[in-house]
Amino acid sequence: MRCACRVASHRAASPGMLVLLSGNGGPEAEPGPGPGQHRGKFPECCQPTEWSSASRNHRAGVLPCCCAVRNGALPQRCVVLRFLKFPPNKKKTSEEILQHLQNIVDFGKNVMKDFLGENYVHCGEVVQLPLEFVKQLCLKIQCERPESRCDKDLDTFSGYAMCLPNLTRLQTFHFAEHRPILCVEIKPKCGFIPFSNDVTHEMKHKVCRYCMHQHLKVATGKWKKISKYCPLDLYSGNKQRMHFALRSLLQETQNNLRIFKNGELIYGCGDARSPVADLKELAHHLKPFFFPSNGLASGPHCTKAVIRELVHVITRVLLSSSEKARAGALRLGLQGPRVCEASPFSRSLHNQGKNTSEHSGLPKGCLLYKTLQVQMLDQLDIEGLYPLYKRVEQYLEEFPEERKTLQIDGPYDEVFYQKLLDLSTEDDGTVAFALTKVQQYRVAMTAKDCSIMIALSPCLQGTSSDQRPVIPSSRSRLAFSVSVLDLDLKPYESIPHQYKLDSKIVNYYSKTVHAKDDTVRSTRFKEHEDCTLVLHKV
Ligand SMILES: O=P(O)(O)O[C@@H]1[C@@H](OP(=O)(O)O)[C@H](OP(=O)(O)O)[C@H](O)[C@H](OP(=O)(O)O)[C@H]1OP(=O)(O)O
Ligand SMILES: Nc1ncnc2c1ncn2[C@@H]1O[C@H](COP(=O)(O)OP(=O)(O)OP(=O)(O)O)[C@@H](O)[C@H]1O
Repeated sequence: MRCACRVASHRAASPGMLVLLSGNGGPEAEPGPGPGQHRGKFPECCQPTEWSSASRNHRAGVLPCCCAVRNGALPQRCVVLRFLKFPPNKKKTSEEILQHLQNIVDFGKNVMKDFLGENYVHCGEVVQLPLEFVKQLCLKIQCERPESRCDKDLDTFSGYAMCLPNLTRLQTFHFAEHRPILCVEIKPKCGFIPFSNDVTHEMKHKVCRYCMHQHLKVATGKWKKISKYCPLDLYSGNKQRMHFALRSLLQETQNNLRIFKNGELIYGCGDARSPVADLKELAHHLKPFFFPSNGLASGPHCTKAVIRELVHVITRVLLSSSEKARAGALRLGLQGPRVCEASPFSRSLHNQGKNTSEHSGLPKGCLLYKTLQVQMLDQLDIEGLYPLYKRVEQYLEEFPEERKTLQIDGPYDEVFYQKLLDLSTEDDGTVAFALTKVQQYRVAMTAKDCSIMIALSPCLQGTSSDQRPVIPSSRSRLAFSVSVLDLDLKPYESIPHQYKLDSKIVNYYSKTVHAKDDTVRSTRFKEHEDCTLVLHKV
């Protein structure tokens, strides 16, 4: 339990977001005036009473609402509101909140759009809401917020929020559609093993952070079971490994997989730990999308076939590149091992004496490739980064007024972006070098914690004119869109927490799991010795 408390105290130190989803439609945010101040006004017709909450369908901290407001004669448009959340003792002024939200939008526009691609990133805009509306909305949803997330209060004072498209919908089409829509949300986490020479724990060169962290998470009660999912399998580009990774996510979703149908959560964890359905129920939901007999067939074979189809479709979508997708601004070669020793898939191949390093590689235009590139901006690992963070800290202690010039809290503009492109790892002892590495690390950490939304919808018969990507499935062609969410730059202040957590994860894994493995190995060895002795005697 100790770790959970510490994580909670770290989390309490940084602001979070509270997300309100509009299910069937919502108000259009009018773009506001002025450069850098993309503020829209929320339409007055939008009444809080018209937002009906369905938070049981969402994970902790996410409170979806359905707003039935229509915007004049325009077709409905799905929007999502994100509000800042703060620990009760860390209230901010309206100006600070506006600035914070604007920074999030700017970071998306000036950094992440370039790194990940125009099509995948939806930055949204800052909107101003009537205070009465926000207060009533907050009252309405408060009782449905999961207890575990109530350490922070929703900002009801500033009236500012972020307005984003509802990414559980197809992003290739602007208005709400009436075809069924399936959306798979994946939080893939870090897809590479650190290659930095600053890494002191040998284990970190063999086992990925996600797989090691699983053991600590189960020990501290965050999750009940160790997942077989390994991010390196998903990021491998090898279809077999990707299928295994996706099947593992379906078996043990934790906070890494959620499935929505028409914007409503049908699979994955609704709150901290309880899944909303089992695989059989999921297959039932999926049949109209994937199974030819449209709900007539049943039984375990049907469940397996439908799930297999889902896994294949998601793999194809993840490997697809949008037409406009370029390779991205970063060119970081994948270094270090391509296989994590803890992945059950790799272990089983290894035990069968097969080559575990088979690696098809990801196509350069696909979102997984680009996300991995951004994650690899963490070139030094937290162990190499921490001393550089301390260098910046020391400088700031001496010259606190320099915090602004160093752009620690923004603005995340072109200058900030350009500095991120300096990939040299030659430390010249300057604060400038340390700062670049610190900022790159924060961006990398953001990419390690973001989620991918894949929306799928059956194409209408004979609608080949649709200007959108499609993927064939057993039942019909599926139009799809891929987006990234939760691209808020990780705070500078979280670096000491990262440093401590890293060592805690590795130490726990080394002491418990690896020690157990050693015991198993040495028992096997002893058995082998015993056997030899017996043979000797004979
Ligand atoms: O450190 P990690 O890898 O556990 O990631 C945290 C996530 O836990 P996870 O491992 O995905 O279960 C954690 O996820 P949950 O909120 O526990 O679902 C948060 O995303 C956290 O970010 P922040 O501090 O809220 O900005 C994440 O913290 P950051 O390290 O990204 O700041
Ligand atoms: N634009 C969007 N469209 C649809 N769903 C969204 C959107 N933004 C967020 N969500 C849903 O809300 C969830 C949480 O959003 P997000 O990760 O941005 O919040 P957070 O800042 O991490 O909040 P928390 O403090 O709860 O961790 C996502 O996992 C996703 O299911």
